[in-house]
Amino acid sequence: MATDFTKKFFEDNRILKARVSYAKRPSAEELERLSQSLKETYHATEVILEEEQNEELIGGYVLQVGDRIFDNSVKASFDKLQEHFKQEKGNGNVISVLKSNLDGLNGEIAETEGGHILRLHDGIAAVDGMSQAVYGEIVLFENGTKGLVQNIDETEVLCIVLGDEQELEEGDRVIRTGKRAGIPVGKEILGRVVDALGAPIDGAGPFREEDWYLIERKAPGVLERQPVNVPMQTGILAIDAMFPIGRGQRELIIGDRQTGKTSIAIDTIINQKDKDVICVYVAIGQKASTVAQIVSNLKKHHAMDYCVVVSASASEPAALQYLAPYSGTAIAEYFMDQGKDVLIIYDDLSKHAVAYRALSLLLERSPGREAYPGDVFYLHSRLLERSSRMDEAHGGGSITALPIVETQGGDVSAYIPTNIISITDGQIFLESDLFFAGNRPAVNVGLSVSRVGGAAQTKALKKVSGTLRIDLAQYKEMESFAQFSSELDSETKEQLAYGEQLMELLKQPLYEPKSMEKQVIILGAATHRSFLGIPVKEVRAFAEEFYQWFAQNYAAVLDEIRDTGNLSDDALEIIRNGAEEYKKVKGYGKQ
Ligand SMILES: Nc1ncnc2c1ncn2[C@@H]1O[C@H](COP(=O)(O)OP(=O)(O)OP(=O)(O)O)[C@@H](O)[C@H]1O
Repeated sequence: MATDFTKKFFEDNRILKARVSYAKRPSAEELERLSQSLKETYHATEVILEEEQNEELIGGYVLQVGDRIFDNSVKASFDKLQEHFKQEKGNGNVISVLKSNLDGLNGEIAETEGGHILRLHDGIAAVDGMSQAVYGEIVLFENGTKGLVQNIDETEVLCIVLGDEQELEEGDRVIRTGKRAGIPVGKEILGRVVDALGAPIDGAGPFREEDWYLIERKAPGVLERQPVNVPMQTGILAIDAMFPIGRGQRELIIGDRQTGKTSIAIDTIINQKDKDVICVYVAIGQKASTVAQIVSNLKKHHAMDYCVVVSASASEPAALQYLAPYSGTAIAEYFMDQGKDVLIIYDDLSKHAVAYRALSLLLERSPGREAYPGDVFYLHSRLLERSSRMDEAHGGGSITALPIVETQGGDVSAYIPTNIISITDGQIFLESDLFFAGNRPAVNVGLSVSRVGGAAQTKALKKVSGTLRIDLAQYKEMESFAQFSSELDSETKEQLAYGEQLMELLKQPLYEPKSMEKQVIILGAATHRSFLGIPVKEVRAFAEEFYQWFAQNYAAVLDEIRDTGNLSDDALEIIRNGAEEYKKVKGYGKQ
């Protein structure tokens, strides 16, 4: 029965006018079938179909009667779309490229909305015909290159080209995939070097993909987390003793260029050997040769077995440098979801911010302070918020983040450093002056802090390092004061000698991480001033020999510290007496 609504579209003699729009003309039979069904639905004697070409309706058609649109045929199956490409391009290659790319996209195509490249410049493609596209969605260009949706305007969408822009042309077809950007993951990714999209770049062939992880994921909520109270030891005495880091913490490593930032991160990775911690090192905007050097060092210290390196080097497009830390975090999340503890290094986030700034300017977003876009804080907060320690109900895994930030002239109050300082749970500030004075690692004790790691420090280490920061602060103060005076009383002299020794003991060469029990033995003796009387230059070698001697003679104390993480008063007494005894053995008298 014809309704009132449809009646007005009839001519007097019950002729129905309808319109059919399509990109490719449906077959004559299909059109006949349509007319027939309309005739029956509207009790018409005749149906006149007006035909209209519309390029946006790839693979489907729209039927319109008056204001009424029957558009369910628009969502054509992907097979139809492939057919369309095939006919237009005249070969099947496009199909196979698309297929191989879509296989990796893990899931069905929800929409097949598509359009064309309107403009192409500096790795950005402006695309039309994608009114439903969402931020962060992957689009496919007809040669198989992927793109990432970034800006959505009324008439066009701006996408980052995740591949070689030279291979694309204006006018090329683009389709939506309905999928967010993700990377392949699997156990075999361990020991590999991959690019920001998860493709291996170490020449060792593909790895077996077991899962697909979105590179952007919402950070776990408070209720899914548990407190940070398990230590993540760096093996660096100055850090573990004074600025302990816990699993699930975010501790910033900050300093000028060439102050040993990367070295601290690499030493921490090397120290995770046999500790059942997976490490992910994300290199952003570094020279490819530097990354190769780091990988070779990790290999040399057998650390690559439990490490993944994600690299977006300086020569790669800004888009990939922008994505690399998120990809690295996705890899970390894959292992965390299996209940593992993961350490992730972002080296470094200053270069990440610069890459994002370049990208944002190309995307025509308005620049703000220092020409960074307004959402540069969100860029890093949404990244670092994903580091957490999950509770047992959620697997009990953790991600500990060590982001690195480079300062200019030691200025920690610049825009990006202050942003990241406010996001992280503390910072290790490395100072050029200390570095060049030979105090390496060049940790500035006054400006460094660890806000949550205290709860994670082992009781034994806490017991012996409690006064260390204050002792060093007093020494620093006294040192500057002592410069003006030649006559010093014996107490002041002792205080200065003690401080000098502490500074010396905190020096640590590269790739020589100290175990927790070793740190406890050395500090246990040092903070009791047991090493006084030993010339400053010799104190480090003496401490090393003393530890070896102590380990041989008092193995039970060492075992107790290692196994329980505790240090009894008796054990501390044994350490201190041991130091005095060993001093006598070596012929140093008490001062
Ligand atoms: N504890 C240390 N003992 C001796 N040398 C060190 C120590 N730490 C770092 N170095 C040396 O200092 C140099 C700079 O270190 P590194 O590359 O880690 O610094 P960075 O701050 O990361 O540099 P960049 O600004 O280039 O990223 C390296 O040659 C490294 O070997």
